[in-house]
Amino acid sequence: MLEAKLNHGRDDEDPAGQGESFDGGAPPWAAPVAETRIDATVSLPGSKSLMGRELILSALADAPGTVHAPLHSRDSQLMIDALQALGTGFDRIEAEDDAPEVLRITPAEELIGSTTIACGLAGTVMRFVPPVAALALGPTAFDGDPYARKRPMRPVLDALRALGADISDDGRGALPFTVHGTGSLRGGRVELDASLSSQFVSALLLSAARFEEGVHVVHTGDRVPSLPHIEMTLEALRERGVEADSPAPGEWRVSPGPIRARDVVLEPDLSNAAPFLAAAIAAGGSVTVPRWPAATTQVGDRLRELLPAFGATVALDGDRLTVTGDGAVRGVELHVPEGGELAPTLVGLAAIAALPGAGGEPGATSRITGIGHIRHHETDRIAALVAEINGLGGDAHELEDGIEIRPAELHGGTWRAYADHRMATTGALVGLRVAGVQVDDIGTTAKTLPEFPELWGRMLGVAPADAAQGGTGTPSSSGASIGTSLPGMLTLPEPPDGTRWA
Ligand SMILES: O=C(O)C1=C[C@@H](OP(=O)(O)O)[C@@H](O)[C@H](O)C1
Ligand SMILES: C=C(OP(=O)(O)O)C(=O)O
Repeated sequence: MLEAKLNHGRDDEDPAGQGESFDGGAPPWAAPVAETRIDATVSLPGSKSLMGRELILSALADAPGTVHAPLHSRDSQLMIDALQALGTGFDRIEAEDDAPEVLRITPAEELIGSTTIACGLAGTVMRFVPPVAALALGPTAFDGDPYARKRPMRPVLDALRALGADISDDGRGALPFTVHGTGSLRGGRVELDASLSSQFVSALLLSAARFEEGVHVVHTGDRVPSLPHIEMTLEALRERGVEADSPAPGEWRVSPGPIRARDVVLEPDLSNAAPFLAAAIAAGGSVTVPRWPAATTQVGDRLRELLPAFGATVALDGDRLTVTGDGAVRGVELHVPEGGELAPTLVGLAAIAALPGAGGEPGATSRITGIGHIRHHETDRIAALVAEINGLGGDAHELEDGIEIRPAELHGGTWRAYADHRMATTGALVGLRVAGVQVDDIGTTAKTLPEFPELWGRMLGVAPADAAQGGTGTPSSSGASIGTSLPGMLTLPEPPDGTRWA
């Protein structure tokens, strides 16, 4: 039932030795309440999705390349470890003066398997790396966190087999499995159903320039979620001189050919900007995110159209995006199949809009739909969001492809993160307006943003030491400027258990 569907993140079994709980037994994190308006600038580290793509493409490129201001997070480290295990070289070039850190990636002369890859809970690692392993010589065994074994893989595995790969698994269409690489892959036309995840498509496209015949992917299902992420993949390929396009809706093609080496400056993670920008709406006040790209394939850019629905004002001034709220939070009707990654934040805002008085009496009803696929993310996010909102006294309901939140007062209590970074940040968001919210595992934000507790605390004017432990609920100042002046160069906290930074 509900409990069985969710990721409790603390299974005794730990096949990949990664561990899922990041709190190391730490006490729950007391989410700070916003008692004054927020006025903060928050500098965010690099995009998880862009980092993953650039690492894969750099590993498959025709010469060494670099990533400037690389992301330091669990998912990016798992990707580096995976590609390193297959023979890719990684060197960190120490930053001089104010220059951002640089990661140099040297492609292997020949990719070699005969290794084991730990995917953690990273969808991008478990989906994007198997095609690379098919190009390596020798067997590569994949496994991940206990809950990772429940995330769907079958469409990728079956498609790779149809393209010529030899893969052994236990028949469940999930981790663990072994890719028996031969050093090359035929490629060609393949049908797959990507209705559970766009990552199935991106996985094939990313390596396809190195397949003998490239790839032509034809989607057979009725919908594809997270389309901007597929566009991100095509664009990343084109930036490296690869012919990549979508000849018809639900079809994507990559021609065989060299993948050019590049020097890439990583954009900040706009999906991770979501809870911070939403905080300005929840608490009232303004939050500015610098280095907002003028043009991007990141779905987080859609926040500029989505957040005004809650009553916010959004202004892009040069490369600074500012969201301003007046403390009133309106209910919404949003259909966001492209933005599953943003959905937990949107649902958190909707839970605040439902509070009597938040946008007016008696609180507003909201429906957020088109997000059925987020049941297959780090946990069943629909079930988890409903369970945690209702656990605080809310009136949230699962829809087949979304969530409805009806008016209800919320009280304090434990907000479970289910080893899901976006569940943890949504708990923090709700806690801005609901006293006594305790997030059980804030450390799980290390998946993509280990600095989250520190940045959140500083946004609220809570001293960093308090922020790491949870706030006191008493913001001490406004006008905070958060992050260093160097994008992606924040001081990292101690790595959580089972994680190491390169
Ligand atoms: O390609 C990517 O980098 C991603 C694609 C999306 O996956 P789904 O299509 O499974 O939603 C997104 O939610 C995930 O966080 C990252
Ligand atoms: C769905 C997500 O992650 P993953 O890449 O593990 O699928 C996410 O970051 O919201």
